[in-house]
Amino acid sequence: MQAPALPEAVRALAEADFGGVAQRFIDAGFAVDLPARGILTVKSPQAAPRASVVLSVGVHGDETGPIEMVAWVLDVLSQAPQSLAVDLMVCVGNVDAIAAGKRFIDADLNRMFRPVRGDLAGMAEAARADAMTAATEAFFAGAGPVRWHLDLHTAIRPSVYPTFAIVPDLIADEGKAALVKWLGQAAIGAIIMNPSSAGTYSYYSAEHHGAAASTVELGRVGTLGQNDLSQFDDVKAALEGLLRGEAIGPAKQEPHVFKVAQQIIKLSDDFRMTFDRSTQNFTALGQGQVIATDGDTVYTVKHPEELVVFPNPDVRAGLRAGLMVVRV
Ligand SMILES: O=C(O)CCC(=O)N[C@@H](CCC(=O)O)C(=O)O
Ligand SMILES: [Zn+2]
Repeated sequence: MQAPALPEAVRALAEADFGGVAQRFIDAGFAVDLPARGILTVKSPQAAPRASVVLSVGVHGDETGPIEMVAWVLDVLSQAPQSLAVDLMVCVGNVDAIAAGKRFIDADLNRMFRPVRGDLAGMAEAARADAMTAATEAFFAGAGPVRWHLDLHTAIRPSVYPTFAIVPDLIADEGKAALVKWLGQAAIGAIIMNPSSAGTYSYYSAEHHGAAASTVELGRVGTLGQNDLSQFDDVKAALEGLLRGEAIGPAKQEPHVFKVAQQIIKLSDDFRMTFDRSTQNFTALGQGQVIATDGDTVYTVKHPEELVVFPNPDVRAGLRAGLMVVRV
């Protein structure tokens, strides 16, 4: 049976085609640029400083729900272009992986936003990370102090909290407070404060551009055009409010707050995790329980309770195979 045709706005964004949207902002007098494939910037011609917002989707090619959501948000916004109250950069991350319906082509793009890439350096995604980094740097150069980056993803596994955010812990207090408030307005179920980079895009924006940045997980991977976006109505509304310059509203629900207790790094191909593939994100483990073994290295739970997030033994050696978090 043939798959149903994708709505035009979704097809266009998934294929990094900004044609109609860009033209509507140009017609309304905005400064529009396409600094690299899949990247659109829309800035006000006025000199008065506005907030600068980066919205990224599809950094992993099979994480399609956020592509659909942002396609609709952009479509509606571009029909009333004057309602855009921020300078905006939209980035469709791994365009080739989206077309292939895969997480990545050669290697995980969301581990390449760091200067030392080791054996990831020669991969297809390294050039893409360079292009995204250059565009992000140019976008934030000369921007005012209010800087945001929301990198929208979906999780591989089911999760106790179907929506959750990973927030770099180095964000300055004011930006962090605004971001956490926005995550509450968006009804995000949990926030993980993360003190160290795994080479992710959001951590890069926080660390190098002072952005209030976060990876935001919205449900699970799915087929483009077949995601149930109604689960994320609050996120969509909060996103629209942010782009229209509205004050951040009250929390729809207060997110549970966690912090990273330990990163589980896969050291070699001998790495074995003690969970099966049905383990949900935020499953609790007790002190002393073995998380994983890797040759002579044994990862165990150090606190009375730690919860496992993103367990994935299939990553390349040298990369993060999971996070252990504790309640704050
Ligand atoms: O479900 C999974 O195992 C992965 C989902 C995902 O892509 N998560 C991001 C989180 C990035 C961060 O830590 O800020 C990733 O692993 O790249
Ligand atoms: Zn992802």
